[in-house]
Amino acid sequence: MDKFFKLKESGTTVSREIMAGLTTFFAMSYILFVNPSILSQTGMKYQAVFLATIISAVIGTLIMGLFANVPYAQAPGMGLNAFFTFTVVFGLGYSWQEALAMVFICGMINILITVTKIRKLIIKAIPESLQHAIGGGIGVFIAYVGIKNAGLLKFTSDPGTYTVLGKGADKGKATIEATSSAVPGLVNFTSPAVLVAILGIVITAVLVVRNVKGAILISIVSTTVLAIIFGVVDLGTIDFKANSLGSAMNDLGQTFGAAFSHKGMGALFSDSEKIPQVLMTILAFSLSDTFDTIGTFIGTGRRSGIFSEEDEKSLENGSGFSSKMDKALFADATATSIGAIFGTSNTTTYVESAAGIGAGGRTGLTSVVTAICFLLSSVFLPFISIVPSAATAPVLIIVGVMMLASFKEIDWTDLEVAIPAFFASIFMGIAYSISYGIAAGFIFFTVVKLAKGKANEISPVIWVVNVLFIINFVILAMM
Ligand SMILES: Nc1nc2[nH]cnc2c(=O)[nH]1
Repeated sequence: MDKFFKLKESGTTVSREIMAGLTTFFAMSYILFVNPSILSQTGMKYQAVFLATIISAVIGTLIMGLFANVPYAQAPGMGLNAFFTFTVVFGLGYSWQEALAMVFICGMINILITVTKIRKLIIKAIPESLQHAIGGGIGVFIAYVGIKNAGLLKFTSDPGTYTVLGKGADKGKATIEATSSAVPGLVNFTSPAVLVAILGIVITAVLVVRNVKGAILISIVSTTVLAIIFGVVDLGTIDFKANSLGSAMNDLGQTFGAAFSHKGMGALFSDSEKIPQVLMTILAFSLSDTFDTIGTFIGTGRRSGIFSEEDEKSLENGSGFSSKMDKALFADATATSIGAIFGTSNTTTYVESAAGIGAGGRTGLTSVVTAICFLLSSVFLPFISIVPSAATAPVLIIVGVMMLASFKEIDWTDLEVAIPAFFASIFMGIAYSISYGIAAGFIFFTVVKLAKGKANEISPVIWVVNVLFIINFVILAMM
């Protein structure tokens, strides 16, 4: 084991890796419930998406651990599952089978741009200050996810400034998209779940400040115990029958391979008038997926030393899979198409992996542990559902804070640096999108360089990415 995962060389131990793997799993286990509830609104069966989510997470995370030997976990991403449901299916009117076919193609494009080194080229073209900004920005993003999951925020929307998306408005179950006048605010601390989350933040902060070994996992477990004591989690409602594996397997027949059916790939390219829009939608999927992954690796890998300087050099100069980053990018690229075959939107490297990395995870053994947990969750789902978001949200907030350290590398007094850095970091969190944060960072990098008469500092790759993102924004606005 030590030899295979290079534990000693990476300065870690089996027990630390196991703790880290469990931590990452608990930090991202919410996706097991949230992904099916979002995608099933399109007509896909809940249990089918549930199994597809587990299968794609297990396969993607195992490839990451066994092939790339890095402590990252994969699962269907939260940004693109919403894009799949609310934009592609509800907004543009594609069937979920067609949307799955687009996700499959996006996965193949991911593999293509990875093996042809285009993704490496993009990473190399990102200026250093923007790389640090993206790193800190991922911290803002993950802390914001934590703050939202902890229930600390409410959003108030004025009458008439929202759109009802999806079905179930009559049952009060529709998704509401509020426009810019939705104002965020702090909730009143009346809900027991919020109070437990706040206690969880205090526990996590105390444990990490005191350098307690296993702080993050201890925090999740102790906050879960508090949640049970405060009645946030009701052990009496654990339903062992409702989540049986047998019925889920049956339902998987609905989504497995649907991307290639006549309702999927067949329908997608049957109408030649629709093809430009289909291609643009695939581009939107691909841009988001690619930059999300790049941001996650840069943001979490640099500071923790998972991708060392040597590794980066070999990424720049080596060929084939000579560096860890090469292998990790490939592992990420393969998972999306696999997920689409089983029935889920884009599978991506999770920013929550930072929680396990924060707990000391340094090698692929962490990922293997996370993958095993995902596998077991198909049987033990009722037990996993005991851990409430009030117990995992504090971890995301504190890990986000840890990641802000990258900001110290940025010269915030120099506006030429600070303006693009702001968009690639703070704006990334506020817009709740890693890839659009990076897009805005690139665009404003170009604006300030042009304004300073330094067009020669803008690489051709940045120009191409700018143009693709602008086309993407314009087309999405017109759709
Ligand atoms: N990187 C990343 N992490 C996530 N965690 C939850 N959703 C996402 C996502 O879309 N991207």
